[in-house]
Amino acid sequence: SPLNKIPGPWYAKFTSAVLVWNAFKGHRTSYIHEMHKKYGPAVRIGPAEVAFATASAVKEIYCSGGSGYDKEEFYDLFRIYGRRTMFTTLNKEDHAKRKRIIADRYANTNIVRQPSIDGIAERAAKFVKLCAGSVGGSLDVFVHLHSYAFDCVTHHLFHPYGTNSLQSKEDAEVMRELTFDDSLQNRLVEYYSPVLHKLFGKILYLFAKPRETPLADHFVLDTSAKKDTAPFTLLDRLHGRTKDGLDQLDISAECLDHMAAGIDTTGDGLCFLMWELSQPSSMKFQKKLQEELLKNPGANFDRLPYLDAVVMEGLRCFPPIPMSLPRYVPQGGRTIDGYSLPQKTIVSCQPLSVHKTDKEVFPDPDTFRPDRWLDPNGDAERKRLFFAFANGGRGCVGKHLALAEMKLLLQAVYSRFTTLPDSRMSSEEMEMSDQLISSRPLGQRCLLNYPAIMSLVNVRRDVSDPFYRYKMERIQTKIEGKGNGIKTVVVNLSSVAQSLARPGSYLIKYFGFELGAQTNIDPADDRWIINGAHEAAKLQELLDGFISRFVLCKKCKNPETDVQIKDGHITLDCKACGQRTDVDLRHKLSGFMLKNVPKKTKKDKAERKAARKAKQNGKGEEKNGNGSGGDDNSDQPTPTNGNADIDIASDDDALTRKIKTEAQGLETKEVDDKEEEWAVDTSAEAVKARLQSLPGEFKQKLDINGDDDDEEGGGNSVYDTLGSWVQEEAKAKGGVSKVDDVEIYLKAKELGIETKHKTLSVLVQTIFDENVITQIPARVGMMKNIGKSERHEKALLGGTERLLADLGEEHYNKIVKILMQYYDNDLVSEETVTKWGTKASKKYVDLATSKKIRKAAAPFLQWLEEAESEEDSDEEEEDDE
Ligand code: HEM
Repeated sequence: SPLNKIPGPWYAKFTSAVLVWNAFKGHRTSYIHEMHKKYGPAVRIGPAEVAFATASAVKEIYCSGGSGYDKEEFYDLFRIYGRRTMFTTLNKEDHAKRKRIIADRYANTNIVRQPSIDGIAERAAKFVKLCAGSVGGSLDVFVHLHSYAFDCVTHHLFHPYGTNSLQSKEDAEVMRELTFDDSLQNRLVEYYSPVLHKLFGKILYLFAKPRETPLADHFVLDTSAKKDTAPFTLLDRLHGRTKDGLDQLDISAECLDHMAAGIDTTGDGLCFLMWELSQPSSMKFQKKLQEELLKNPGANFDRLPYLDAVVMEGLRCFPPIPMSLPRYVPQGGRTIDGYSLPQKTIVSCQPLSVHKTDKEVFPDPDTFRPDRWLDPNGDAERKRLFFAFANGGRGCVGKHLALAEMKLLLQAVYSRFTTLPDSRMSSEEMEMSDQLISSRPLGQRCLLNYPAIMSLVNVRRDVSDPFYRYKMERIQTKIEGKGNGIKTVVVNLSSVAQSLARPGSYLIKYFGFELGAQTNIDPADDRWIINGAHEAAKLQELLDGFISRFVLCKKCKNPETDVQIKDGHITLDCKACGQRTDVDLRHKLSGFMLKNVPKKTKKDKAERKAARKAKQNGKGEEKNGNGSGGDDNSDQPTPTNGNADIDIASDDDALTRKIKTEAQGLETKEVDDKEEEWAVDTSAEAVKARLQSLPGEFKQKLDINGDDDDEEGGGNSVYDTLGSWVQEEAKAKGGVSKVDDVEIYLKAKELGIETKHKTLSVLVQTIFDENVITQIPARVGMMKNIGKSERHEKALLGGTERLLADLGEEHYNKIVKILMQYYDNDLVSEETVTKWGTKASKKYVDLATSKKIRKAAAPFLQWLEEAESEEDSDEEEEDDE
């Protein structure tokens, strides 16, 4: 036989017995892989069967002529209701006919379309809920990831009739029936000896169960008869193509096949990957993934390079279909990797071996190392050897769906949790156990712990803005002890307290009072304890109450407040708006706080800023007859006394009003506020005209800046691209305010300029228009995310000059309010803005315009200067005391 030239164990020339024996034991894949290790990338595994593990063999067997060689009868085992589906068709022609009907439902464009992708995201959110509920204990992700995959695939096949097995026991039963199926041996007998199977099927039943899935059959037969599923579903397409000769049974069979194909593959793939990520040796990768996710909250799952690398490496190391995909050498025979093979030889490649044999492409192949996918060198070779979804015309049609499911789930989980293996798990349980085509963990369970929930949450959880700047760690707890001695350790209380700028003792006491439980208040070892068992989710809820009572400013709801305790009163001193508001003394914690006043430390810069604002505010309020304000109802808008001046400026805070009043006293005739003009010209033509004039403007100005911007890299064209993109989006969406922050940020990221100072300069000119003053607050979070340095501040101010120059001289007076907002929101520091104010420059606009804008800014700059010197003298007095 020409096969004699192919390396392999001696017995393979005569018998397949060893191969079959290993298949029965669920070790076929690892057996063949061992053979590859021993004999190389081409190995004879039976008298007429050869396995390969090279890219060239993959290309020949699976891609030649489009869809490669014909499938072998092994696939008969997957026939459903006596029908052949796309997967089980053996020859090219039948396959192509079916694929033409189906393929477009699995195209990426269909998967990422809203109703389809939303369904997946919804299910990922449900999975996360289960993780959150299991904090302090463990979650069997083997089961729940299969439920997730089941619910996702049925959503894609049948929406709105998809399953909800993550929450419904009844649906979960259907998943279990398929996932815990144990029919491997029975089906192997059917494959290797159909006659024996026919004759002794009943006796065999006693030793090896056949595949019986009545619940799944019932569900699919019922559901696939529905004619009103969503347009993106597979079922909708199949019903629309009955003219191609599909009857109801064909439709049901195709649906059941895809359902089965979509559960174990994605479920097991995710399960092996999460297990690996949870190992101590992989913690660094998990951390890196978390960092990427936390840095890019809400990012499109397809634009996260590290997430992509993690998924690729997961599928490389643990391909859910790891075993050989058998094909027949076509008529006339073929030559593969230099070996000539007669027709009808069974040839195959198995993903596991294709991924782990070539050490040049995948050095250290058995090691999980996602970073290898980030190296541009060898990228093409790695992709050529990536075989998890097979290749060619008969490769996985569900690939985009599977990747979307995997990425969305990992994104949802690892932006919230750290996962660790549960101590009850042994590594043997996670060994690969072959099923008929896929492979699952031997123990059929995978317990993971979620003790360290790393993700940050918004301090105000009612704010969903991903760029909200005030974040804290989610509360983590650990239950210890038993019976009467059971207690809850709040693992990260110090960190949370620090984020809220409150002593840890306040938080733990608050929990104690709310739960009626004993606590410790000054643990030397940072072990903050509450007696009894309390779930982290419950404490998180209680924490919301603490934040609202003892942290948030009652007026502006900003959490940057200081606690002032004096004469039996507790006030919150807001650094953001300057308001002082009283804390409710009736809460027990107030009593505790009065008795435990922390020692006073010297004011930091932020405090000084707040104090300055508070002082100015106080004066302003007095003048307006508003009193001190700040009782519990003061989160309502502060009522005005009807003064016409104030009414006009009703969108101002007290400080701005004060500056404006003072500004009127200065020589600022030409910068008179004309309130009505602050909301001028929103007409479509005006906006359009302005927008259209901008790209050239960027170019011209950015060219001037060539000198100090060289190191920014990327060239000016990328900034133009960003500017033009914002304009186009604004045009398409009917206004620049409709262009979402996250989208803008992602676009900048895509262009590689999301942290560059020039980006700020371009954005100011595109995301703002005549309504800049009202537009700033909504964009603060995103602008801050881009970066904070003197260069960023200067670019922001420069961009603003250009914006005003572009708007026209009548808009220059807006600079006072603009600067006030930048300053209030820490977008510019007093040093930078003062420096900016003292020297006109022709860097961004011509010198005359630059001077005029600075002149218009004079009231703000003067206020800053005066307030600074007042503040200094106050500090001195305080220190003297
Ligand atoms: C990580 C998840 C997945 C992996 C690794 C995977 C892998 C594969 C592989 C290796 C094949 C080729 C099998 C062979 O030639 O014998 C295949 C085929 C197929 N897969 Fe997937 N799959 C995954 C998810 C899915 C999903 C979610 C669906 C559908 C909902 C799906 C539907 C199919 C179908 C219908 C075929 C047959 C394609 C054909 O013959 O043209 N797969 N898959």
